[in-house]
Amino acid sequence: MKYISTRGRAPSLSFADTVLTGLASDGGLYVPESLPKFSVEEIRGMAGLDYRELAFRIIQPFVGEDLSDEELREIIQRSYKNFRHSAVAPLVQTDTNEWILELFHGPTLAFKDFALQFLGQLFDHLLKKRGERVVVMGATSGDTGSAAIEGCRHCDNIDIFILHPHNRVSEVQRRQMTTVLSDNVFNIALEGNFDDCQNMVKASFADQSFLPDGRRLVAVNSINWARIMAQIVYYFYAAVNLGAPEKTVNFSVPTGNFGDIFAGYLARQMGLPIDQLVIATNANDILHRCISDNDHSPKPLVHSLSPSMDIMVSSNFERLLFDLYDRDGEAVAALLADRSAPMHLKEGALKKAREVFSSHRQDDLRTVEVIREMFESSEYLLDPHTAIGVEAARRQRKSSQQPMVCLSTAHPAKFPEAVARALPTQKIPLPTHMQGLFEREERMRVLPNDLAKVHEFIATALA
Ligand SMILES: Cc1ncc(COP(=O)(O)O)c(C=O)c1O
Ligand SMILES: N[C@@H](CCOP(=O)(O)O)C(=O)O
Repeated sequence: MKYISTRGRAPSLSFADTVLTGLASDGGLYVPESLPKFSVEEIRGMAGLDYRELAFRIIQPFVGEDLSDEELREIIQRSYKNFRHSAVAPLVQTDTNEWILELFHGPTLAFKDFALQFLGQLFDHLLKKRGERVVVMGATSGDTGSAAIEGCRHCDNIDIFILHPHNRVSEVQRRQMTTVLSDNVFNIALEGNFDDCQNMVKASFADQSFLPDGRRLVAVNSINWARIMAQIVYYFYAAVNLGAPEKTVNFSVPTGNFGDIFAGYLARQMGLPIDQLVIATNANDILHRCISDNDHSPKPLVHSLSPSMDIMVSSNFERLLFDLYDRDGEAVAALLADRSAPMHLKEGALKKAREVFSSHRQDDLRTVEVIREMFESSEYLLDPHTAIGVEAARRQRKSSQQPMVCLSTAHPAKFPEAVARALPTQKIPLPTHMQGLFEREERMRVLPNDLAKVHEFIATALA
């Protein structure tokens, strides 16, 4: 399997080289040259499979010859062994044909663990084989950071630097990152927002001269193809457990960097019967405006009760654009030449997007109400991101006959501030492995929003 850039000018790469690269050299993102497709019969054969076996079937065709089947199975086994639920991704019914897919049973309580536990194991395997030590650099609005640190901290061949927006993540999220005191883990609290962190990471990939000789950057954000690939699995898992391929299943996805919902789009392209994918956004609504009004113009980022989705420049939208523009890299490059400028999709592209995507924007006030209403009606406690997805599903669903799956992207214990606004007396204890989080020592460096200062910090830490 070969991987090509969404901007059409970078060399194509093997799976392993794609995983150990960040952005393509032309600034684009890597995607598979062609997607594996599963027949109705093959999808029928997925019913009842254990999550890990299903993961093997979905991921194997993307890997090509870079891993033997045995190596891949082992990586998958290790990736999901620390999940606290035997189903790995359990489904909970909350209404007629409405389901929550709980993606927060991994070590850091967010859906990011699905891909980042896998990526950590994959890095470890590939780097040991090559005898190479790399520098991982990532940006986080709160969840990717801790999941990446958890996935990479035991890797001998990695130093990891995570940038988060200073004072813009929840206290639990910050502590999950900053209380990991391993020698190869470095947390930077940037005086800026998530987009500043992400821009800095992308700029660093473009010019890596600040690194010591022989070291290179590797990405843990969803610009890394393997992140998206691992997330395709749970769409298949949920759908076959709800009757696919005989039944069509729909999904509502709280969206920021467009990685998670893009994995759902790919599952559909690979043969899964999905009719509707609902993009659920908070007040940072560029994706909602794009789908509903063809208005993809950046606005200043606002701080919301769902901080992990406080994102305006949505990286993976580029991968969708590549498809919507018939895989024409030059057209994508022209469209994204200036990401601070308003963008309007050509009519055919917008029409194609609307065939599958619908969208909803939700403000904090309603998010708090949804958390309260759901708890009062079903005694089910939603985190603020999932609450946006649930409301989006209810407002946008086209068919009440087809199952609608709302992806629950984080555990409510990560966002006690938001939950307290909805349910002031409700206690949400942290799972046992996180007890004592508030008493642990923290280590992080606060840095100005200045690329040179960040590079200086990284170079000194590596020296
Ligand atoms: C809890 C939570 N929900 C939803 C999202 C949005 O996911 P994506 O960026 O893949 O669209 C994120 C982070 O990105 C998140 O951390
Ligand atoms: N919400 C994310 C933002 C980074 O997104 P990614 O999927 O590209 O890593 C976070 O929690 O950090």
